[in-house]
Amino acid sequence: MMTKIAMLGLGSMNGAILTGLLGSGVPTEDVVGTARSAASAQQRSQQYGVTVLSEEHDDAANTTAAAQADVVFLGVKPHQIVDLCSGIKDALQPQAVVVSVAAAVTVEMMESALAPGQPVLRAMPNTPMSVGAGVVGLSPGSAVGHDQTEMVAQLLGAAGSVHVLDEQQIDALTGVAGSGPAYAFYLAEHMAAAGVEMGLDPELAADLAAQTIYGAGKMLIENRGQNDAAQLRRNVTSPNGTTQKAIETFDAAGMDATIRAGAQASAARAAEITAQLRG
Ligand SMILES: NC(=O)c1ccc[n+]([C@@H]2O[C@H](COP(=O)([O-])OP(=O)(O)OC[C@H]3O[C@@H](n4cnc5c(N)ncnc54)[C@H](OP(=O)(O)O)[C@@H]3O)[C@@H](O)[C@H]2O)c1
Ligand code: PRO
Repeated sequence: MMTKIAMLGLGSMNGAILTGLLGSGVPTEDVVGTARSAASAQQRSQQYGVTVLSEEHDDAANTTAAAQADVVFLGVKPHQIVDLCSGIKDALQPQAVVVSVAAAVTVEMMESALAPGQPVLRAMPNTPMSVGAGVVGLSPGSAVGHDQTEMVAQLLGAAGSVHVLDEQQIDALTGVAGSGPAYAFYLAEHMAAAGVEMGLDPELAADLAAQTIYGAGKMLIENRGQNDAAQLRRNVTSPNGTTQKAIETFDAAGMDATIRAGAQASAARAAEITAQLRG
């Protein structure tokens, strides 16, 4: 039996997951999405080739999509998740697994808004799911079965590496991996800008930055268990050569501590939003 999937809120993150799922062979007929505006629903439907219902068009869009599904991904903003859970509560099949991808929204917040016993997973994915190279943390709720967690892990595993972990660790995973692609894109932006400042054509500079970060990422993956990031960096750094000058410049500016502080600030912001949502 094919798994029927609902994606409530088909924006950047659920869209990235959907791209990964479709790329791994999930049939378009098995997915129904929702969006708030009719225009967005139409655009997303054309983009992905799946049915997308809009709330603007039909108040029952989310309940209609949720009622048919074995797995329901919630991809709206954190402050909307609990209301969305309350709205779909009575429409869900009792064994449907509700998977929220929202930062900061706890399992307990979702379980309180859903029927007792509804299986829940709190996920923290990242957008490279769209190219089959994502990361996703999964924290099981109190009523989700091991087989159900495995089923969702397998579904998502086709688009990235899945890590089942205690909910206490999910903000840390957010700081490293959920927000992490933005750090790499930020690096790419400024590597390319430096190239342009040194006289390179902007398109060439962007290509050089993208391919360099892609290649470095591929090396990190292919060297796992043999050479770690620090060793791979040393391998590029000839004594008294060009790279040494660049790394010394980064160190002098405190970039190592800045990167750690940035990732920690992301995690701290998730905890802060959780506290705000608790009121
Ligand atoms: N972006 C990331 O890298 C990332 C990574 C990990 C987790 N997340 C989490 O993913 C969630 C969504 O973030 P995003 O970046 O994907 O935001 P987004 O691009 O703004 O997507 C939100 C989507 O929700 C839709 N929506 C709003 N209200 C709705 C409703 N009542 N019913 C159905 N759909 C509704 C919006 O529709 P319209 O298009 O019509 O407005 C939009 O398609 C957040 O909770 C965030 O914490 C994001
Ligand atoms: N994007 C979401 C945010 O910035 C959650 C992790 C990545 O809040």
